[in-house]
This record gives sequence, C-alpha cells and structure tokens, in this order.
Amino acid sequence: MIEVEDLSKHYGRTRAVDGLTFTAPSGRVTGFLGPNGAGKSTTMRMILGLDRPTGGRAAIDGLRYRDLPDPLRAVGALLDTDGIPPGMTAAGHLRWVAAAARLPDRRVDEVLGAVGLSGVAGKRVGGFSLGMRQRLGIATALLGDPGTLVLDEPVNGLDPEGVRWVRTLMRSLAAEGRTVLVSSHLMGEMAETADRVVVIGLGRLIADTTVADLVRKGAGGRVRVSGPRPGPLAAVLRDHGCTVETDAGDGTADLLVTGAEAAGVGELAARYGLVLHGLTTERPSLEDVFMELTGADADHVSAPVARTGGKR
Ligand SMILES: Nc1ncnc2c1ncn2[C@@H]1O[C@H](COP(=O)(O)OP(=O)(O)OP(=O)(O)O)[C@@H](O)[C@H]1O
Repeated sequence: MIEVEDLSKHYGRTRAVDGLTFTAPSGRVTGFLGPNGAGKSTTMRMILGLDRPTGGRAAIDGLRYRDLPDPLRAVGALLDTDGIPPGMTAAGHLRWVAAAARLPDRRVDEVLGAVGLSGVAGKRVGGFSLGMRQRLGIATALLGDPGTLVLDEPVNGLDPEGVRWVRTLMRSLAAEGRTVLVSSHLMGEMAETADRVVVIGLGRLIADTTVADLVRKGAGGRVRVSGPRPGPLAAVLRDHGCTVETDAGDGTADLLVTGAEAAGVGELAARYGLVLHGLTTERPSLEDVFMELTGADADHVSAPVARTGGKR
C-alpha cells in the first residue's frame, strides 16, 4: 500500500504538489491522472525517495522509501528511461541493476522473457525504439519481484499491442496482490486498466474515486432529438422545464435537450402529435469528465489565438 499524506513540494513559487493526500491500496491498479504539469512525476519521485518533500509524507507499506530495509524488493519503478546508457545491452543493464541490488542473475532472463525482450537481450539499448526502452524500463521495475510498482506513463511510445500488453501486465500484477500506481494524462487509457483513479490538477487532489463512480458522475448527459418541426418541439420541451439548444451541424437542426431522459422527450412529442426522426441519449465520455474535472487546472491552458487582419 502507498500512503500519501498532506504531501507538498514547492520549487520557488511553483507549488508542484500542494497538500496531496491519497492511498493506493494493495491488490488494485490505481490510476494517477492529471494534465501535463499537474505534479504526477513529482509526487512519484517523492514516493520513491528521489525528491525531498517540502511538507507531508509518503510511505510504502508504512515506511518512507529511505527506511525500507530492501527497497528494490519492496518497490519497482519506471520513471524515464533516458538514464540507461546507450552502449549497454539490455541484459547487461539488467545484470548491473541486479548485482547492485544483490538479486540473483536468473531474474534477468525471467524479466526479459516477461517483457518480450529475450530476443534482443544482447543488443545495445542505443538502437532500441521508445517502445523497447519502455519494455526494458518495466523489466527493470520487475527485477526485484516487488510488492509495489510505481509506473510513470508506462504506455508512452508503445504501439496498440504494447499498450494492451502493459494493461494486462498491470492487471495481473494487481491480481497477485501487489500495489500498482500508474500515471497518465489520458483518461481513456486508464478507464480499462485502473480500479481506482486519483485525479490531480496544479498539485492538488481533484478526485479520488473508482472508475465506475467517475462514469456515474458524468452520467448527466443530454438527449439529441430531431424532427421535421424543431420549433414547436423546442417550445413544448421548454414549457416542460427542459433546457434546449439547437445544434445546426451538417445540414440538420437537432435539438440538444437537458433536463429530461430520452423516454420523457419521446412521450412529450407523442402527446403533442410531433413527429420525431431521431432520439438518442448522449453520455459524456470519460475523457469529457476528465477534461471537465481538470480543465481549469491545466498547467498550460491555450491562450486564444490572436486575430490577424481586419481592424487592429
Ligand atoms: N526540478 C524542478 N524545478 C522546478 N520546477 C519543477 C521541477 N520539477 C517539476 N517542476 C514543476 O512542477 C510542476 C509539476 O511537474 P510534474 O513533472 O510533476 O508534472 P506531471 O504531472 O508529471 O506532468 P507531465 O505529465 O508533463 O510529466 C510543473 O509546473 C513543473 O514545471
């Protein structure tokens, strides 16, 4: 289990992490989500003892990283893979880490097999694609057979098959009772993998919940309705307390209705003798919910593009 309690990290006036509290339980994949610059990597670095907190604490199975008796067997991490010397072979790199942590050499072959790199064990890392480097980084994290895994954007650079592989791997690691904390800035990516999600923005907690609950929160949705007489239909719906907008896209003039379910809209139309051509419920995607939650906290919100030409 990972416990983060009132954790803060300030760089000058930048509050990279600001009073953050959450728990990543064992036996679960916890998605750690936030837009770029939200403070995910900084939090992970503090969990791993690589950055000293300005305040608060982070603990793995009740101990700070530096107090863990055998850190590499307790926690495996994937941060960035740039640090692996390009002249080293995949197996050479893993053997070096294994020796430093007094892990048996046979683990090197085991983890190379587990990540699908056995065939390139003797190849230099400098020639590896980003996806292969990610796999090697994950192999390094698995080397000590740790009970806790901290993975920063593990699917970065992976092709669809690789993404699926990482998802399956994370789920099976959690099913074995391990704690898996995995960061991403893409909600959709987490929806199929994580049991829980911790969402942060500007270093602060925005949501700590299950994926299912997040879907429910965004379940409000709206009803898209079309028919030959949109004007009278809109008037009837408004008279019954609905909010109605017109979506005049691609030649149609659909009505977007909030405040009623599709069945209610259909029944009202029937009662007033109004023909309908289309009636669908539109639920926001998880990505929409995520954007809604984090939108105001994005580190770099796009500025409106300056108008060119015309009057200045
Ligand atoms: N060493 C540092 N010195 C100064 N500021 C830093 C340092 N490390 C991080 N920051 C700042 O702290 C904030 C959080 O950065 P962090 O890398 O933790 O975010 P993130 O959520 O991991 O983003 P990304 O998804 O882009 O990796 C950013 O504003 C960043 O510029």
